[in-house]
Amino acid sequence: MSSDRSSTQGKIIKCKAAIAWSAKSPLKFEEIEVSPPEKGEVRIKNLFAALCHTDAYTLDGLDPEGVFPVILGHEASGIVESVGEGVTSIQPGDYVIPLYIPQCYKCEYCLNPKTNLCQAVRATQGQGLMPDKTVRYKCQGKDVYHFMGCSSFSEYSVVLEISLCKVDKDAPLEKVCLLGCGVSTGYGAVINTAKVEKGARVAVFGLGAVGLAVIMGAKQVGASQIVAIDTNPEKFELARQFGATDVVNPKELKDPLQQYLVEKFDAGFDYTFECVGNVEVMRAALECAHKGWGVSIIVGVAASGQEIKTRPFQLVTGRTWKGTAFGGWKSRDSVPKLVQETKDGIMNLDLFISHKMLFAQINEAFDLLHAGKCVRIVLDMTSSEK
Ligand SMILES: NC(=O)C1=CN([C@@H]2O[C@H](COP(=O)(O)OP(=O)(O)OC[C@H]3O[C@@H](n4cnc5c(N)ncnc54)[C@H](O)[C@@H]3O)[C@@H](O)[C@H]2O)C=CC1
Ligand SMILES: N[C@@H](CCC(=O)N[C@@H](CSC=O)C(=O)NCC(=O)O)C(=O)O
Ligand SMILES: [Zn+2]
Ligand SMILES: [Zn+2]
Repeated sequence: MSSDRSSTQGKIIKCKAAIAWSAKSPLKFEEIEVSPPEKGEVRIKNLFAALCHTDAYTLDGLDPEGVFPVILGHEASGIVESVGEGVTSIQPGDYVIPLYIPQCYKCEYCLNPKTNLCQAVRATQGQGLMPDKTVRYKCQGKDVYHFMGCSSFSEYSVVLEISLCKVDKDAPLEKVCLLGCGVSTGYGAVINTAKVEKGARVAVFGLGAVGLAVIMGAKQVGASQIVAIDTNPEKFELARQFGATDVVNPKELKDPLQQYLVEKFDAGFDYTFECVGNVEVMRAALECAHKGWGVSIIVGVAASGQEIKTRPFQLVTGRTWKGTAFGGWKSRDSVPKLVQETKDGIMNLDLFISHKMLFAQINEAFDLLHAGKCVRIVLDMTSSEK
């Protein structure tokens, strides 16, 4: 790393990135130019990156904030190549995980223990820009937008210091990349957002990495029943391995899903989690929460224009509707602790990794995700060097 560092610091790096030129078209593997990091910024070499459903959702043109051309990806691990002016907490050679929700420790949100939604750079990040309203990527002479402050589907990316978590040198980078989004989100939804207690009865809708991480968390805190719901029965075996006690395929039911669940499972659940991104499923999840005290957490991200609805009576009669982003974790404080839980064997990230592929295979990886044939696919981002 040292020769790499001295030869590239302060210079433009030319490297490979997967560019989404427009919505709904395959990514193109292109040579891009990555500018050196400016004040408060860090340039990282991405080593591993996984696909999250939110990348597919954005590529499919479903995100109201989606801008193109863009470099997607936000679940990664890497090594710091160089740092910009004023960066003090991170240095070249450090191992890092990019964080799509930063933690600046200064904004009103960071100072409030009730939220993890640091707003320091939210406006420009949502526009695909750095805080100075410019970008650090160029391809064929054109500006390319950042994504969720991470843009991990590139050999190198520029990320803010406040959007990076430094991890121990002995951390398994090929696994802990998953802590950048899906696993942390589902796990945190249980621990931080719902605060599920021992003995609680739980329903989980959607058995991708996010839903499976909800099951993992629910099992860990001692939930007495965990009902796993998915329209793809191929997901059930893994859900059981994580701790699901029952599985339900809505496609096999005659009655509406919520009616079936309330009748079959003792008038409904203490906690329900929507991990699909479908507003009809969100309604079902709310309506099968137990009368009087049931809490339903929206984790899934619904498409532009979609809205949730239910009869207000559902809330009048004691159900609570909540949501979570990144599982409520204050990112830079929490991700190192989740890395430690991985090293201590409390969390088994291997179970979430269904495929290991090369960066160049990224379009095949998106095809598998769209076909529901994977949980998490981890890309080796250095594969084009080999
Ligand atoms: N709030 C947050 O901070 C985060 C939200 N997300 C969102 O969470 C959701 C899940 O993400 P992943 O696990 O990566 O997705 P995934 O695509 O791996 O899994 C989704 C699962 O939902 C199932 N499904 C689809 N339609 C269904 C239906 N009608 N009923 C029941 N199951 C159904 C699929 O078969 C699949 O198993 C996505 O909407 C994603 O955008 C992801 C990460 C963080
Ligand atoms: N940009 C979208 C919504 C996208 C969204 O909700 N993102 C989640 C994380 S999904 C990760 O895989 C999130 O944390 N949202 C909080 C935020 O501040 O973006 C839209 O405009 O609807
Ligand atoms: Zn994600
Ligand atoms: Zn902040």
